[in-house]
Amino acid sequence: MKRICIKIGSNVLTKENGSLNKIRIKNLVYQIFQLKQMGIQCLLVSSGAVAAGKSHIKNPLKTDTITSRQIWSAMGQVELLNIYSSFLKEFDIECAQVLVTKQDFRTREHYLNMKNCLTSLLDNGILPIINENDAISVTALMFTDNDELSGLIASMMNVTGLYLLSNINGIYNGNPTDRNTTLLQTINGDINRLKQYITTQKSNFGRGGMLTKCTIAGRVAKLGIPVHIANGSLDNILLKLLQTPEKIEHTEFIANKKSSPVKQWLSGSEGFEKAMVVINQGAEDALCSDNATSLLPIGISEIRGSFEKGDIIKIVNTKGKVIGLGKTQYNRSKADACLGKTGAKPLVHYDYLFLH
Ligand SMILES: Nc1ncnc2c1ncn2[C@@H]1O[C@H](COP(=O)(O)OP(=O)(O)O)[C@@H](O)[C@H]1O
Ligand SMILES: N[C@@H](CCC(=O)OP(=O)(O)O)C(=O)O
Repeated sequence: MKRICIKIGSNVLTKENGSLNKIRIKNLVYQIFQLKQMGIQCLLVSSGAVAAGKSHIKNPLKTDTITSRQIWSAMGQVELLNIYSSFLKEFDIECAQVLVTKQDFRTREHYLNMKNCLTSLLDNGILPIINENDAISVTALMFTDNDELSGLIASMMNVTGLYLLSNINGIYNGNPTDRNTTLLQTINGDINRLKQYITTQKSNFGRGGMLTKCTIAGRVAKLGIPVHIANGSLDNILLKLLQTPEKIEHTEFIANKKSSPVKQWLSGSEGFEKAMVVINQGAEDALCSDNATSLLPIGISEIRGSFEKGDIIKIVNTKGKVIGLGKTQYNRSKADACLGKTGAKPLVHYDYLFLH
């Protein structure tokens, strides 16, 4: 069965003044109904709560910016879900609200609980509508934006495709407002070259911008899930993307071979690492080669921070570049004892290693 994750940006769902665009939402709901008829399971990651709340109460009293955002999201989320729910009912589709924070992806146990909830909703034919719990998620451990959240959901739920709907057709090879720029139709592999094209310009209510979209799309495609960035304000865009993608102007990130569930979980663990290990050039070459290589103590030149067996560590090279994340097979004191020695058990086994 096909299962897809659809992420819809604030600007697709709102009018200029931030109020929710009911006509657009109705069309998106109609498309989800059609996809369901085609036997495609959908998970929806929807932005729009903050913009919707803000359109009702511009300047909340006695508040700073963080508190204002809390008020807007808490209010706007109710309206957002009411609108989705009433349109979905017209097609006999039940929906459920799932609000998450980045912390929910921290431990594997919690991660599996979340996965179980979403799987059970899908099994019962219920559409999960997911958003960040902006009302309580205000500190450093927020998602960069809902693109990051949708990438984590896509890999957790093992979807066959991730669809990022924004207010633009895809990624352009320059400033999209310049006449001479053209749309990049496919991205295969290295996303670093894309950075030169992307400006910091964002849509009206957008949070992360195109750069995070790109980083997330590249990471998800690397895990084996194709990612499509397309214009959600075009009628029936999802249906067209699923039926005749080659005829639709959009950007596709071509997927690599599928990664294991553990590697998929690790890919979303950035920020949760307990410690950092610096590896030498030989280890970097070995890890980044096409061979499946584990991280051996002989290749580690320095350990920063303490960790226990099973903790996540960040792996960096001598220049500080992040090479990947891994789950350790033993604790810091054992690692110290093996540092620089040959024949020791790998600190991170290849199966528990996610490389950038
Ligand atoms: N090279 C580029 N190609 C396409 N869009 C770009 C590029 N550089 C910057 N952008 C901006 O990224 C915006 C989309 O990102 P964002 O505002 O985060 O959307 P969303 O709200 O859908 O998540 C576009 O509206 C565009 O202004
Ligand atoms: N969680 C926020 C959306 C944050 C966000 O990532 O917005 P966007 O860049 O428009 O997808 C909300 O519901 O307003």
